[in-house]
Amino acid sequence: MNADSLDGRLLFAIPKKGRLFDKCLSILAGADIKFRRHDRLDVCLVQNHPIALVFLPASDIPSFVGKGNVDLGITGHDVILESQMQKHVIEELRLGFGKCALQVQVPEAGPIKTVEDLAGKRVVTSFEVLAGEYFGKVDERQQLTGEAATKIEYVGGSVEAACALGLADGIVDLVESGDTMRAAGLHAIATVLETEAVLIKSRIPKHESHTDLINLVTNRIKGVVAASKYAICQYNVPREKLSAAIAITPGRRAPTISPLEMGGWVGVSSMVEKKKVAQIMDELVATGAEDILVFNLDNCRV
Ligand SMILES: Nc1ncnc2c1ncn2[C@@H]1O[C@H](COP(=O)(O)OP(=O)(O)OP(=O)(O)O)[C@@H](O)[C@H]1O
Ligand SMILES: O=P(O)(O)OC[C@H]1O[C@H](OP(=O)(O)OP(=O)(O)O)[C@H](O)[C@@H]1O
Repeated sequence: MNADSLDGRLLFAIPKKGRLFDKCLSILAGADIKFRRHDRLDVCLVQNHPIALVFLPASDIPSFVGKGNVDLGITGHDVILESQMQKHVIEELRLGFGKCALQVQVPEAGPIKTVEDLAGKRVVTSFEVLAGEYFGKVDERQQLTGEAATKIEYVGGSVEAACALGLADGIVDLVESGDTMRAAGLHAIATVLETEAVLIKSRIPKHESHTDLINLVTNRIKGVVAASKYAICQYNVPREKLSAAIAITPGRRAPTISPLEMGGWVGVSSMVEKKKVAQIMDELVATGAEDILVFNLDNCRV
């Protein structure tokens, strides 16, 4: 592939590896963005749209998009702030995956119990900007300046080993399940930031003519994300219990209600949040609903 073959194409940056990679591939498949990636090639042409995918480290994507070299991208909210690109990119859509928290962690058995205890000591992190801003404020409150201020040191990976190696008194790192933190004998004493993957676009688009394509891709991805959050709940209920049942399943707009051949009963179909499905089914049964079915959505536009 040469540079000419990218001419006029919308450039869409995807994390090339790591925690966000697989989920991004599912999103692209759900949005019917078709491509074949050749081994070791980090740029590939989309077969059914004038788009090229650019596979980049997640941490580089905010600056590529922010500087307008790439039109759209998927990355973590955390890395946008860490690369100080929040003023240069528009966070168009939260994607509902890559959810974790950037937390201050210290040895569980050690004497440090609060961030104030840690202030003025050594903190190791891959997020030196965010950790620096956070401890800057702690230091200010504690009136620690110059030599007495907290020392933030950057490492590129295996941050959780820093305390055991004697390099740090505390760390700032991402926590999802907490398994990595606990395995290293650490516990969290404060949260710097909650994060998830986001779809971002440039504030300075390269080609105005890409606006329609950006909107098309964004709307398709919105549909895929909504489909992963919602399910369809269908049930039958005696007509006199209908208002109580509708209060449990109000739907996004309104439930669809159809009369049953069996007198006095209606069928109800409604969108429900997946994470609430079990509770909703319990409440429907208690209201007198029967034949409750829940279906996953493959895709939707809401
Ligand atoms: N445990 C996790 N759970 C959920 N999301 C995570 C987790 N770890 C990282 N992320 C998200 O994924 C983004 C990329 O992190 P990841 O560890 O996959 O980086 P990477 O591209 O493999 O880089 P490197 O390994 O070089 O640090 C993070 O900025 C964060 O938004
Ligand atoms: O709370 P947990 O579920 O254990 O997840 C947290 C870990 O996930 C991330 O690292 P990752 O495993 O992606 O590898 P990395 O250290 O190479 O970035 C992060 O840096 C933590 O180490």
